[in-house]
Amino acid sequence: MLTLFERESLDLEALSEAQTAINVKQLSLQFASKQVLSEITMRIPAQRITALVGQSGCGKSTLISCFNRMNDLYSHCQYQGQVIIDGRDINHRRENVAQLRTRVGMVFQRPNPFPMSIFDNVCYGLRLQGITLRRELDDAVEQALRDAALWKEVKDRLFEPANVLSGGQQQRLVIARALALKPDILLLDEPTSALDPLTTLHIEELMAHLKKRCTIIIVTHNMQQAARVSDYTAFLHEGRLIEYADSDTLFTTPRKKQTEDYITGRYG
Ligand SMILES: Nc1ncnc2c1ncn2[C@@H]1O[C@H](COP(=O)(O)OP(=O)(O)OP(=O)(O)O)[C@@H](O)[C@H]1O
Repeated sequence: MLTLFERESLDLEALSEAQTAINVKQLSLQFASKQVLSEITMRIPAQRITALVGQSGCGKSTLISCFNRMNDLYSHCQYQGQVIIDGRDINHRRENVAQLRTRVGMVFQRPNPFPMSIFDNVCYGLRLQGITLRRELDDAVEQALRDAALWKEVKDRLFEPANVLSGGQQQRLVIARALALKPDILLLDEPTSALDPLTTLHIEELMAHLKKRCTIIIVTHNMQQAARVSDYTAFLHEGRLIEYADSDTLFTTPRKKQTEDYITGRYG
């Protein structure tokens, strides 16, 4: 277990471009007249796990949704500032948002398999990309299910409906669906909050393996989980980034009183 979650700390203030997966600059966001994010500036390291923590309603889900422009779905949403991925500001009006979302995958709190077979769920995005060769799809489905640590459990029933799977299996299926597109970045919005402790551990171990290949950003209310699995943690309060540091430091010697109060459960 210890080696699985082993950490190698980078200096967040001095990350090079190559070490940075997402460079957030002065990002602010409003839903209609409600200010939800205010001037967030942070560099999210590549191939690491970064946790976002903070009280309910502080803007965690809204912030990760800025990383694949999911907030565009709301016409009353407006944002300012930059989110730079691969050297480009994804907020630029000419950004190809469909392509962006294949590079930046997202998994939500409640597993949301599509009403179709396990196989069709995993290759859904690939088919949208125009991949139709059966052999290619077979290989990609097997690989994604192996990567999501689900292959052994489902290999003999790939054509059964996805909703026969347990909650934890469905969540790994949804992760497999995202992984089939080989994303560079995976956004996980409270991925284990609906799961039992053993299944949660399964998903946490999976994250530790996946970070060798992609950058992971996880929203969680579970401080033990953030401390256990993430390399870096950002604490938000009322849409502002209060403290951002490597997780060992943030959870043992936070610099701000507000952070300390939150992580020790004095509020929130
Ligand atoms: N589509 C929307 N339209 C209007 N307001 C929204 C929308 N989405 C979120 N909000 C508001 O933005 C604020 C931040 O919400 P967000 O879901 O990002 O918080 P959160 O920190 O993820 O909360 P939780 O931990 O409860 O999931 C809240 O006040 C919420 O009501």
